[in-house]
Amino acid sequence: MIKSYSSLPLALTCGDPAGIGPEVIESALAVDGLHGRDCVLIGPAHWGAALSEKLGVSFEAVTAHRARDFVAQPGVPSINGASLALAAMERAAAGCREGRFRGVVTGPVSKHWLQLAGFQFPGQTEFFANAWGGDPTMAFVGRELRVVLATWHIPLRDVSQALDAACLEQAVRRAYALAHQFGAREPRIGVCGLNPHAGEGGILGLEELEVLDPTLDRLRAAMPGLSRCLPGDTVFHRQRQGDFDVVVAAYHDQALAAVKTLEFDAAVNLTLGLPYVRTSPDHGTAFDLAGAGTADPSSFSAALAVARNLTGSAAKAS
Ligand SMILES: NC(=O)c1ccc[n+]([C@@H]2O[C@H](COP(=O)([O-])OP(=O)(O)OC[C@H]3O[C@@H](n4cnc5c(N)ncnc54)[C@H](O)[C@@H]3O)[C@@H](O)[C@H]2O)c1
Ligand SMILES: N[C@H](C(=O)O)[C@H](O)COP(=O)(O)O
Repeated sequence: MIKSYSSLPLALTCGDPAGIGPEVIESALAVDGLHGRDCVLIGPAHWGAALSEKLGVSFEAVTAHRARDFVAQPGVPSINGASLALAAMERAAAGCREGRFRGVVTGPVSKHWLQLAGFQFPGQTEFFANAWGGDPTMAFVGRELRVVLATWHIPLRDVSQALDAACLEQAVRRAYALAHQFGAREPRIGVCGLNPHAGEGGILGLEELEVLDPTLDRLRAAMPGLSRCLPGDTVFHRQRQGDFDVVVAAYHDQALAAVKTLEFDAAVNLTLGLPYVRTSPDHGTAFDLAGAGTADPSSFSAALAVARNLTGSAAKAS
C-alpha cells in the first residue's frame, strides 16, 4: 500500500549541537500533545537515543563528517559540531526527496561555523532550495505578524539593486498566496518602502517612485488589497491593528527587528517556494545560553505547529 503524504513523519534536525537546538527540541516535545510521535529526530546519537527512550519519538543518528565519535559541548561551537548539523540537514533533505519525510523543522545553526565546515550557502533557506529545487522566499509567521521578505541574506548595500520589479513581484505574489493559505479571502498586503518614510515623495530616496510603486500599481489590478509603498517604521504597528494580512518587507532587518522584538517567542521562519515545507524557530543558536536549561522552546513549538498545519497532521494527540 502506498503511504499517504500526511502519514509520513516530519524530520526535526538538531541544529548546531553546541547551541540551544537540542534542548529546545527536547523541551518542546516534552509538552507536545503528540510527544513528537509524528516526527523523526535527526542528530547526535546520545541526544536522540535518550529522547527516543523518554518520549517514544523515532530517531536517526548522524555524525560529524570527519569525526564519527565527536560529542559537542553546550556553548562551545566547533567545526565538527557544524559538520554534524550539516549532516542532519543533508539527511532531512534527502529523506524528503526519497519520500520518507513530509517536511522539515530545522534547529538553529550558525552560519559562521557552517561556513568554516565548508558550507556553501548563506543559510538553511538556500541550502534546502539547492537540495530540493525551487526558488525560495523567506517568510515569518507569528501571532499577529506575518511578513514576506523581498530580499534577505544579502549585504545592506546591495539591497537597492536587488530590489527590482521582478523581486518585488515575487514577494508580493507569495505574500498574497500566504494570506490565502492563512484564510484571508481578499488579502490585504502592506508593502514597506525601502527608504525612510517610503522616500517621502523622492526627498529621501527614489526607489519607491522609480521602481517599487510602478510595480505595485501594475499588480494592483489583480490584487486590489495591495498597498502602495508604506513607511517601514509603522507598517507593523498597522498590521497589529488589523490593517494587513501580510506585510512585504524590503530587507532582512526591516522585517526581523519588528518580528523578533514583538514575537520572539511565537514567530516561525517559513521558507516559501520549495516543494516541501520547511520551518524553523526565529531564534539562533544562542551559544551563550546553551546547557543552562533556560532556553525558551516556544518558537520551536510554533515551528512544529506551523509545519504540521501546512502538511496535515499524521497522528492523533494523546
Ligand atoms: N533558525 C536558524 O537557523 C537561525 C536563526 C537566527 C540566527 N541564526 C544563527 O544563530 C547564530 C547566533 O545569532 P544571534 O546571536 O544573532 O541570535 P540568537 O537568536 O542566537 O541570540 C540572540 C539573543 O537571544 C537569546 N535567545 C535566543 N534564543 C533564545 C531562546 N529560545 N530563549 C531565550 N533566549 C534566547 C540569546 O541568548 C541572545 O541573547 C548566528 O550564527 C545566526 O546566523 C540561526
Ligand atoms: N535570517 C533568519 C533569522 O534571522 O531568523 C535566520 O538567519 C535563519 O536563516 P536560515 O533559515 O536561512 O538559516
